[in-house]
Amino acid sequence: MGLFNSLKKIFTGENTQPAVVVEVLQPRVIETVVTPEPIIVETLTPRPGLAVPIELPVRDAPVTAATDQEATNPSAAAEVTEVTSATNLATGLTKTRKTWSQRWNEFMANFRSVDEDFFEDLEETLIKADVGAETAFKLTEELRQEAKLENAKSRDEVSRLVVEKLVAHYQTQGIGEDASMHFAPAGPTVILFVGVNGVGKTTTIGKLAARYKGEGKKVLLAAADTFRAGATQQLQEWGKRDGVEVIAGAAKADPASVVYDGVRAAIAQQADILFVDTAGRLQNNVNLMQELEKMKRIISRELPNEPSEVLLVLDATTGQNALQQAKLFKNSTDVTGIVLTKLDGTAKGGIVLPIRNELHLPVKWVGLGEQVGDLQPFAADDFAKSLFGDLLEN
Ligand SMILES: Nc1nc2c(ncn2[C@@H]2O[C@H](COP(=O)(O)OP(=O)(O)OP(=O)(O)O)[C@@H](O)[C@H]2O)c(=O)[nH]1
Repeated sequence: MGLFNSLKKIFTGENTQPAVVVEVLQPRVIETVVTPEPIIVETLTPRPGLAVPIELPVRDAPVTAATDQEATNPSAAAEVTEVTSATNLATGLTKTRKTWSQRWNEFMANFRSVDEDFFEDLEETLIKADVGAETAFKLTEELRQEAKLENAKSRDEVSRLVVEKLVAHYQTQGIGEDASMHFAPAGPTVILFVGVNGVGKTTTIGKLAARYKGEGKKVLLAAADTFRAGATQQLQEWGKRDGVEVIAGAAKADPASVVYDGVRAAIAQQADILFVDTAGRLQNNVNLMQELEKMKRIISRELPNEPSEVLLVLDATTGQNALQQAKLFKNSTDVTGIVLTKLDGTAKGGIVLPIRNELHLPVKWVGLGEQVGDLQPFAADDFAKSLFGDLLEN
């Protein structure tokens, strides 16, 4: 609140905040006998738990930039809800696929014979392709046995064997894990998004809100990242674009209070889904992890019988680092699924395998770009085909 508004509220008696009287202490060296008047300072502490409507200027739209028309005409922005120009998996995975092919062709160009050197080099190539050390070791071991069994000796035979094995691993690992989203038959389902800074939590919420709204569900968003200046505004912009309401708190309000307001609003409005955007947090920050637990307690207290999800958002461009984050988050909170973002901007798409193979966490969604339609439900079979398409054709 600006100084002018603060003074105006004091003079017009609108101020509902309690006033604090601050006594100004005088240093001893001052010899004047004039006793200073006490200064009345308005307390600016926000009341936690109070959801306040926030009027936001439209600026710096994070993803599909709003046009001038949208900025002045909210209904024009709402029309953009329609999920258009979706990047498909094959296009989104272009970089990963090309890098895989290139590495594989380079590797096979040096092929001499199926011996121990070959398997050692293969293991190294797989590690470089982000399948994870544990998985690379396991795959190589299996291939050693299969090459023997099938008596594969020529370059083509071995290449086919390895590629088929890789495809099978990408297709089958994770079976038995539940990659679907769980919704309450009646009443709201709360979906909490967690992850480190900048991984794409807000963007994913914006994309999912549009998708589910398009399917006829009533969606609400809660801006529980009250920590980063601009985070609420970013979600508000998505809310405007998607035509869904955003429940927000005052700056620095307790995030749990925003979650509470969001859940109450979702119940009152008979919403189907409440997406909760949380502040970027490191899994080893004890305070922030406790804050997360508090949010979860509120959700299960207010909606004890409804399913809720905690989706961990990981940035695929960070490769092995993303895997590390997932391990640590999994140890400190109940993650129900993974959203792997920015697959379009990386050659590290192979990371899907160790996430499922070593962590046994289902990848539920993959982010393939910044546009509203650039999000796909993860399907192992399609993923494997998109990833190894070039190699399968050879
Ligand atoms: N290329 C690409 N960019 C993405 C994708 N998802 C998100 N981004 C971009 O990544 C940047 C960060 O996204 P945000 O949604 O703000 O990330 P966040 O996790 O909410 O960030 P914090 O609020 O700081 O924790 C933005 O520029 C997004 O447009 C994706 O799938 N592909």
